[in-house]
Amino acid sequence: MSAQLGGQPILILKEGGSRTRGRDAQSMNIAAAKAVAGAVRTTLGPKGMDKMLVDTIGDVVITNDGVTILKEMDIEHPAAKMMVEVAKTQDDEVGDGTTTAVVIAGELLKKSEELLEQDVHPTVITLGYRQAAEKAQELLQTIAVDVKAKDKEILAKIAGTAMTGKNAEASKEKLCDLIVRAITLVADADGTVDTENVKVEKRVGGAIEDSEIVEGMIIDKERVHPGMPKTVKNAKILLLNAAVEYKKTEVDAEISITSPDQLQLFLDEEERMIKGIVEKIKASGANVLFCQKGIDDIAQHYLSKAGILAVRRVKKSDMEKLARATGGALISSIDAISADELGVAGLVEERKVGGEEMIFVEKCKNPKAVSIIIKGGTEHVVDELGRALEDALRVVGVVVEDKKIVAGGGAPEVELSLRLREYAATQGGRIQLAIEAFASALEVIPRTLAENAGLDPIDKLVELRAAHEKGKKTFGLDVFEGKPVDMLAAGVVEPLRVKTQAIASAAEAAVMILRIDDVIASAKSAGPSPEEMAAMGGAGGMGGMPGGMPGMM
Ligand SMILES: Nc1ncnc2c1ncn2[C@@H]1O[C@H](COP(=O)(O)OP(=O)(O)O)[C@@H](O)[C@H]1O
Ligand SMILES: [Mg+2]
Repeated sequence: MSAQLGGQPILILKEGGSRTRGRDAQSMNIAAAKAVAGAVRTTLGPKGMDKMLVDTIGDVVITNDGVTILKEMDIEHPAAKMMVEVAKTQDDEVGDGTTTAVVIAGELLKKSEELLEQDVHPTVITLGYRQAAEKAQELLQTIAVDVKAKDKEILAKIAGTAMTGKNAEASKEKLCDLIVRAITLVADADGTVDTENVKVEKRVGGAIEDSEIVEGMIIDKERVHPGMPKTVKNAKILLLNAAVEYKKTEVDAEISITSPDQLQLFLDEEERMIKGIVEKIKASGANVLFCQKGIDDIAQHYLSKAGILAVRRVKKSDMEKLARATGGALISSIDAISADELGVAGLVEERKVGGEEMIFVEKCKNPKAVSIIIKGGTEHVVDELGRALEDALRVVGVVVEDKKIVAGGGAPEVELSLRLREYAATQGGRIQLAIEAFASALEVIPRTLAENAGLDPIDKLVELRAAHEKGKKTFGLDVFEGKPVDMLAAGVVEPLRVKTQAIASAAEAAVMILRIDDVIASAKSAGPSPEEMAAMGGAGGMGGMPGGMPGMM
């Protein structure tokens, strides 16, 4: 790239760099983003297909989950990476709707291409898209249905919708019940839900039906000493974040021992001290000890003699959950051990699950952290089930927090599309075209649901539109019967937040990509990260064409 000054070219980029401008840059970015949307499109909905992803060392992931697919694909193109970010944001904020968000973003860009061809300036398009996105948020609030946080029936339906098409059909009812029980238990008094407090343990072996909830925690560890009890009823649990071992001197001191008597004295002192610690633990009334640090041999011996079930090197996150499950406090020094900081559980037991010893802390009173063990025939099944379960836990948590839902099956998208067209008509000029484009882009969801179910997308869209024009706001596509039905009545429901977030981030990504009219790539770099691109106000990137990315899956 060079400029001219008095016939003398001035080079401003290092040799080997490249630059693409104007329409070329736009088409390139749009093509890349569309390729990403195309890659996940066929997985949308209950009849969506799965992807088999094979990484460089041959590991296989089989999934239907948008964000997992995009994370596993090694995407290089900077505009394509921005689409991956859309999926990640959706996953972080709501935990579901990742495919929806990416597919909408792709369609917004596809529609913008048509406008660009008609010489509508990108600035007008982005302005129209922003305005439409804002209006869509407003409209969504009016479409939303209020529910009660304790309405278990609705919560189970939310979980069920999130799990359709994810290989969990056979045991869906059972799993939905586990999910709803887990979330209602861990919900805080102020109505917030942190799904981190539901620990999901996966085990290969058995059937999905054998999955269970433990009202308490499962810790993937075993007792430190075989002489300890395997079962403790009415457990009083000490959660200790300090090592149960002889305290080594802080300074680098050398202890010189000159006679066997002195050595014996030294060892006796060590033993006496550890015995003291164990006595202190016993005196507190604790009969179970979870230690975040180590427990040395001598301590193990004395703890076992005292009949205490002890586990060492428990993960910090598990310690925190144990505290929430048992109502105990995390104690950070031996001196601070006291009876009233102990947690309680009806039963603590070491049991074998799928050939591995695990510690079950169960029958907790009002546990604020719980565990779900999911089982399945093979690792792939268990992994995909785990992802479906995580999604479902998140959406149920979101509904407990927000208490607002919408119908599924494309119902809100059709309704929004209709209302946005009406809104566009009230806006004059070319911006109207952009708002209309936004409106029809949203219809990609019902269209894709139809397509993936082997139905005629145009016919189905026409039927859906007709229903909505008659005021049937909650009518979506029943992909099994192939006709519009009231999704609310059919129990296909999603959290409102899935839609507000999907539309907001899809619009944002589309606008960001549309604003780029200059892609300057330096010679070596693989292009800036999407974050850097955002910081730069949208410029930057590398010249790889979308054909080079795995968009043709
Ligand atoms: N039983 C059903 N009938 C029709 N549509 C459904 C049904 N269950 C889920 N859907 C729709 O499928 C879409 C979600 O598909 P999914 O593959 O889970 O993608 P995402 O990653 O966007 O959640 C939503 O539009 C949802 O309403
Ligand atoms: Mg989903």
